[in-house]
Amino acid sequence: MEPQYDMDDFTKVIVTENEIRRKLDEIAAKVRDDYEGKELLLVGVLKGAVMVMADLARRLPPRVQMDWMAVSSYGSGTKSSGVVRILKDLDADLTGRHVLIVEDIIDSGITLHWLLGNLRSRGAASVEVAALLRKPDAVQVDIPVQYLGFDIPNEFVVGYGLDYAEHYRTLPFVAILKPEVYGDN
Ligand SMILES: O=P(O)(O)OC[C@H]1O[C@H](OP(=O)(O)OP(=O)(O)O)[C@H](O)[C@@H]1O
Ligand code: HPA
Ligand SMILES: [Mg+2]
Repeated sequence: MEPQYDMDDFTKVIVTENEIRRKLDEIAAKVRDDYEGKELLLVGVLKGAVMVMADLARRLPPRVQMDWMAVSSYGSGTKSSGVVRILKDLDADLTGRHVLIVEDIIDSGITLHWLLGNLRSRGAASVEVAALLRKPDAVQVDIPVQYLGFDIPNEFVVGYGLDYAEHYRTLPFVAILKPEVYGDN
């Protein structure tokens, strides 16, 4: 199939499709080990985590369960508003469950900090975090990340679930968008 994107839209590819695939193999092996004999509930954070959730979950035994939460702090811009809102809550009751939050990116850390507090108050047996990307130079709140993919530079990135104004989520890689594509939002 022909690529459906134009490489001219990006200044740089930060993480390639192959690097993502290999990293998810590694992370999944650790998760399988760590949760052997336990029932695991993956909690994906909509919408950015859809790709990493789908690809990580398929590397785990089929008894793993998936649930979804939608929270938003970015709206359509490139900066966190600092205010986290629940747009869709979980269906599952977390009491006694082993929960692994699956995220695409830790930027300021505000979303995950809030989410960890929220989910930990629901009586889960354990709550851990798997995140594909982290921006160490942007983090305002430190997040305990059990499974981390890549530390990346403090630039606005798109692809593999990450959007700019809902676009570019479908790219198979993570890239820096050219500033002229989004202006100075
Ligand atoms: O560490 P932070 O600064 O809080 O940023 C990380 C969060 O921001 C993005 O979500 P967004 O609110 O853009 O919603 P989306 O997943 O639907 O794009 C991303 O998917 C993370 O959930
Ligand atoms: O760099 C980013 N790109 C897209 N969405 C995001 N949400 C937090 N950080 C980012
Ligand atoms: Mg977003």
